Amino acid sequence: MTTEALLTLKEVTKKYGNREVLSDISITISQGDCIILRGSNGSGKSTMLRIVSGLIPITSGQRLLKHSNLLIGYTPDRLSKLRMTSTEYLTHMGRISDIPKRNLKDRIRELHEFFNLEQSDSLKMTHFSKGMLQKTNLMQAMIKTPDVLVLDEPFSGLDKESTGHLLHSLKKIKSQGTSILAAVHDPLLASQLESRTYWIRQGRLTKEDVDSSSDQKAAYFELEGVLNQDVVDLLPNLFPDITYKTGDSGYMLFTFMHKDYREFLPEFVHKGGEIISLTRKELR
Ligand SMILES: Nc1ncnc2c1ncn2[C@@H]1O[C@H](COP(=O)(O)OP(=O)(O)OP(=O)(O)O)[C@@H](O)[C@H]1O
Repeated sequence: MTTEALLTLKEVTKKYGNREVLSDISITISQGDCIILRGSNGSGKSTMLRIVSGLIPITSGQRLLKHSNLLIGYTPDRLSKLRMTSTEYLTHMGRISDIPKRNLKDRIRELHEFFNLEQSDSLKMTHFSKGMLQKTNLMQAMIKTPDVLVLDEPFSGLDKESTGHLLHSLKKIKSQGTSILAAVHDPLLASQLESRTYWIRQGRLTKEDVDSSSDQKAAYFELEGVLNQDVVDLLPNLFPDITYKTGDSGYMLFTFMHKDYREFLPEFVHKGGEIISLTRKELR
């Protein structure tokens, strides 16, 4: 292991019963890394994140830490809406982590400030929005400043504004030196975190080849148009990196990276799609 490597999985295999979900997984997370994990539903992303976090045992292979005190913060894909305020919840989590009472109060205030979340004495998590809940989810993972922050679909279900806030927070966390490992479905969000991407397919982990041209890496496209729903339903299989939703104008809005446009555009037209507008955008 190099000096800066924080955590390494070496030839890790995970079985649930007789079923092998992960095979021969090797990866190193180093200081300052931001690693995105992708893969279809049920491919094993959550399993790998839980293994990295030390929450479930591996079947074979090795999980090596730089030192035994390495702090790993884990955020599950969602947090339950509990009948308590975020402060009460974090106080509870902090006590479990043995943080002295005085320091804990300061840390909880600091975290609310960091995530720009009002520290209310009365608003219970049952009344939180998805964005507020996700911020609380992150706060619990950061109650002690982690060396590695592990995130399971942190943007899932968030609206555009909350996504922007969270992205900003994650960039800040990263700039402060915490390494990040996250399962992120949306390639556009992933690329904004200036990360490297790994895919899990058939239980195996592969690193995504990235075109080193920064011009291409920084570009993405938004296509407003009309496309038959039967074809839309096929898109995740044909173009797993393309996301779509109904845009403000009522048309479908497809977002795709530069690498997909040469194949996606002819396919879109060929399958009867009608383009209303096409805009090239820059990530930064
Ligand atoms: N505790 C468990 N016991 C048995 N099988 C499990 C367990 N946890 C997960 N699995 C199975 O392992 C496979 C991988 O699940 P995992 O949740 O890791 O996938 P994922 O990539 O995170 O999926 P998704 O994107 O849908 O959340 C799935 O087939 C799942 O049913």
